[in-house]
Amino acid sequence: MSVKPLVAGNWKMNGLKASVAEFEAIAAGYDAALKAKAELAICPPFTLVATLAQKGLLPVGGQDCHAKVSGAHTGDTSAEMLKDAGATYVIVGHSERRTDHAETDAVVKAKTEAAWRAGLVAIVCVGETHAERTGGKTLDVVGTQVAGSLPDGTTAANTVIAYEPVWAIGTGLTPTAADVKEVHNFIRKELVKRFGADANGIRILYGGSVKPSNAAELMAVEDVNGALVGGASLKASDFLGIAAAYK
Ligand SMILES: O=C(CO)COP(=O)(O)O
Repeated sequence: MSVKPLVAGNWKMNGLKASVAEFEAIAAGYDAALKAKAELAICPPFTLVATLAQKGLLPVGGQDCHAKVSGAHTGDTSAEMLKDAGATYVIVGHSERRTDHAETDAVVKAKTEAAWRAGLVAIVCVGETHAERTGGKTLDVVGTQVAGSLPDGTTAANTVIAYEPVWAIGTGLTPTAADVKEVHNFIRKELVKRFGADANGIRILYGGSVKPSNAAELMAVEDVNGALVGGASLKASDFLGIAAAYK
């Protein structure tokens, strides 16, 4: 099954009005040759979602959403609000939210359902900590997260998985290609077991210290269908340098 890869930028809590120019520079580099091979998307902070989406240049996503449609939840943003602002995607279950906001798999699952309800594609993040990796628990942890975070009805059209080892995020460290392959193959098997052969079409992104210098090697790994990029998505030249792995 041929799967069009997705290279998504997660700007995290970075980006002011001045960053619109960076987004436009990314879009300018998203030429026909690249478009034919891969999809690019940017997930800016909430404050920029509508501004970037209105440009109509690239798909835009949120970085989190509340599970409910609306209500008394000060500071939160619903999937419906993101959709209304023009978003296509929403990241859910990023490790920075699982850790900083104590988000459990059940919460991530409810947010994934909220994304679908609003007509958004959920980018569901999973990944082990350093202690879990050195303790030999990586596949157990990732398997539990995949099982608990994905609702019944997960398809290639409504969901993207992002494997992001927590210890590789923002550290400059990456797993070996063999380690990435082991986890991505494992996730693929779990998806097919639960959702059937169509799950071969679900994109499984790798995230964690992806840079122009390591993108080609990581993107060539079996069952790696793109990247979720943090720091290197803030500069158009770096982000396009990563996407060039698909040119
Ligand atoms: O967390 C990430 C993307 O969601 C990865 O961040 P870095 O690319 O900065 O390591």
